[in-house]
Amino acid sequence: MADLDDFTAWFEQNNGFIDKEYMGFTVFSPEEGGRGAVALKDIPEGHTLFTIPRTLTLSTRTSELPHAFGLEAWKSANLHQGWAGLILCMMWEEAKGQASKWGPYLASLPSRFDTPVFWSDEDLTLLEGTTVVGKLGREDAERTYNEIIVPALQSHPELFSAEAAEKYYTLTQYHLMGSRILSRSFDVERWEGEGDDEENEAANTSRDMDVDEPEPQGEAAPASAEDAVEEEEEEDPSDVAMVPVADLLNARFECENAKLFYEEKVLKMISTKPIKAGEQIWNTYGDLPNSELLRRYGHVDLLPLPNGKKGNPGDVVELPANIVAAVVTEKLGTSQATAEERIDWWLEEGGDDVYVLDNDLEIPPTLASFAKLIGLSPEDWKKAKGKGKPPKAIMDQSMVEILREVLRRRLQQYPTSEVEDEKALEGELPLNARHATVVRLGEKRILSGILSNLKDVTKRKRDEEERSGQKGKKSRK
Ligand SMILES: C[S@@+](CC[C@H](N)C(=O)[O-])C[C@H]1O[C@@H](n2cnc3c(N)ncnc32)[C@H](O)[C@@H]1O
Repeated sequence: MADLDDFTAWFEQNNGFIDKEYMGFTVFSPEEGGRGAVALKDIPEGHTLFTIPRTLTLSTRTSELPHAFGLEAWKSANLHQGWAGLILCMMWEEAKGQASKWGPYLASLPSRFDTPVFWSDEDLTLLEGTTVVGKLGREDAERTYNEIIVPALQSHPELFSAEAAEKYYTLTQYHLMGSRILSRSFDVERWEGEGDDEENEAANTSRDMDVDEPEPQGEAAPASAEDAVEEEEEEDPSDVAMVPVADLLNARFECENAKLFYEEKVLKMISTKPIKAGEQIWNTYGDLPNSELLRRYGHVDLLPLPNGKKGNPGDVVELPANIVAAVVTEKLGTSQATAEERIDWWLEEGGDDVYVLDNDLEIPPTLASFAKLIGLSPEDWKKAKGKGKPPKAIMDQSMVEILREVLRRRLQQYPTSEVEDEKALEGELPLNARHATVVRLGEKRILSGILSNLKDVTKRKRDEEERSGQKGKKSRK
């Protein structure tokens, strides 16, 4: 790992600690994450693998740029919001080269990504039907670059020279730094009691890998994906930090065997399970679905599933409420105006406009409830409104028919079928096409799995009815 030698030497010279007796860095196959960490001997649970001084993390708190720029000016330039400030810090540090405190670290970071934000328009069509394309944020990033970064560069020529601008402060570099943050940053909260001074208030959000404060025994339960989502909403932008060495760990669905914990002065990567010599040391990225893994990290998880196929058990598919409303209005003849009035009420009451279906293959009760609401008779609609409560849905034949049509329509949003995707994956495919096909297929399997469960419900009901009909006949004899 010659390319990491300079970096790890720098890390150790700056008071970072790596337990080289127990772990080393290596290059795994691309499917296993490429560069990553490996156990050199059996590692017991609770073992500290490496320690990072907080001062070695790179954030808007630790870079000198916000001070050099002027903290008031930093805020007025809106660099304290979003990722713009951290991206500018990373560009500035990289422009300083080896004169930067983080020079060898920045030089070790990847300069190309397989994430869809860098895909051609042609490749992006392969993700049609998935929600990845709508979440890329390319235009938002471009707007932030033009409206925040460019004026900031122009306002401080003494910090950002014209020659450096062409190489280090371009839109391409902005996207690159954004992708580095998205795929490698940690959420490093201040230590309780740390000053809440002005420079601590600069920056934005990421939320990728978790940092936990050790429980008294030095262990903590891994944060769940739901925790991650909740925390994301409350995240302090200046907590977003690049954490050298910790960001060399790969992750795979439910394989986590090490996790980052924080202390007052240092962050510690600690094994959360025994790890056998030769095994990969895995962190967690929150056991995300493949759509999110691809969008944020540029890879997908493919694990053996109980049905003998391969996929990501954490996959999900998003179902927009407008498909449900369209099917109900068509099937039950509800007018457009009526449907719109009820949708507005539903949203005002805090109902969802997108339903997330997962590998449990269950219809979320709120989805059925929403379908029922759109199809209510005027009297029942009045009652529901009066009570301030959406109706409870019963899985009767009409509801099953509606839901089946909803799922069929959602499936039609993908340009290819499940069978075609499965076939395509048996052959050779370029990387982006392979990744897109895996994402599409995972989503379609959820939709078709729920569809066939609904068929079962209908069949079971019919069988039951037939059986009770026959019983009735027998008893009349
Ligand atoms: C936090 S970094 C981990 C270190 C990274 N392998 C490196 O070489 O710097 C995250 C990146 O590692 C890769 N990666 C992590 N886990 C992976 C996995 N299970 N399969 C494939 N690639 C993975 C992806 O490229 C991802 O963007």
